[in-house]
Amino acid sequence: MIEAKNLTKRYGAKIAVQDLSFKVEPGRVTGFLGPNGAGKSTTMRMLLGLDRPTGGDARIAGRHYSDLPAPMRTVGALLEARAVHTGRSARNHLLCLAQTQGLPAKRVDEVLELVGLTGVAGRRAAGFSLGMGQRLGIAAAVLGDPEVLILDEPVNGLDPEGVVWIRQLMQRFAAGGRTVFVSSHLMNEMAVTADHLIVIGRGRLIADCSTEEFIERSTDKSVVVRSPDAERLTGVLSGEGGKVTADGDGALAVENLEAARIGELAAAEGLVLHELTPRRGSLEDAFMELTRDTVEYGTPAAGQAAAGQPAAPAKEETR
Ligand SMILES: Nc1ncnc2c1ncn2[C@@H]1O[C@H](COP(=O)(O)OP(=O)(O)OP(=O)(O)O)[C@@H](O)[C@H]1O
Repeated sequence: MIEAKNLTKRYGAKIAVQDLSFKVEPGRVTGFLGPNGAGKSTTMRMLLGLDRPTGGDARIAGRHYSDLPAPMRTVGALLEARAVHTGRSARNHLLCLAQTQGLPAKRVDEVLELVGLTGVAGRRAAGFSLGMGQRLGIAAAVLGDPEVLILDEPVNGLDPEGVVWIRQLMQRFAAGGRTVFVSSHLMNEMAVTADHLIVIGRGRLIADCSTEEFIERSTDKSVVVRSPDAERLTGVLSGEGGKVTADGDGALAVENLEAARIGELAAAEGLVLHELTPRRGSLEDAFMELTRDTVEYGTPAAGQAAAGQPAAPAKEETR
């Protein structure tokens, strides 16, 4: 439904997007990830005909955005958190948009209800909080009941209830066979929202795979084991090919053996286990690992964290 082919964008000497090719398939939520300045917004803007590619091609539903007969019915978009600078009420703002596309006024009331703004529909949109503005932006995006949703940082400014709401909205859209392409810096949120990921760094493709595979590929898997007889257990597990290291506080971290196998081996030897916990890396770990060399605007602390050393927890970007 969305296709980028050798997409390239230069701003003078700066190459924002370089020879980028990917497809975003319907029926799943596809996350679009990359460090600051990686080229995500530029790519989305080119898909939506707001920036002209220097080279390559960007298509939605097989056409360039400008060739879509009824753009709002095909693709809904929310680009970057931005207040709506209008003296109009939320309802009138949406009514104007609806009129330009020949959509019925009834649809405006439906989307106001959907985004939870019915109660403030008569208030001036310019006075809305960031979160309310985001909801209004999402209302505009879904106004035409589009087949494709393109959302740039949609959870910015939303409170926890709003974050869950937008997640469920995207997942409902995808489950109905539509295409959802969403950028975010909130890794925990992406990990539970996106089925598939497209990851870029310095304008180039780094990964195009399922979220599962992305994490598996770039993080170590281990099992935390506790036993009152850790020494004997270490011998047994090492003998079966496990790589056993002390994990602090008397626990063992075991690599190369699945939790079930560890349990079976312990049982066969009559060894008591107090804990058997599979542990795998997070999407954030995988992202840091894979994009480490492409971070343009990094800090020393973030660099250390990426290299697996302790650092102050990085603040997740909310622009
Ligand atoms: N209009 C412009 N003129 C010059 N350079 C630009 C322009 N727009 C973007 N860039 C540059 O292109 C690169 C990609 O920017 P872009 O905003 O697409 O990245 P991003 O991945 O969306 O970043 P972020 O995560 O910070 O939003 C950056 O280095 C940026 O400074």
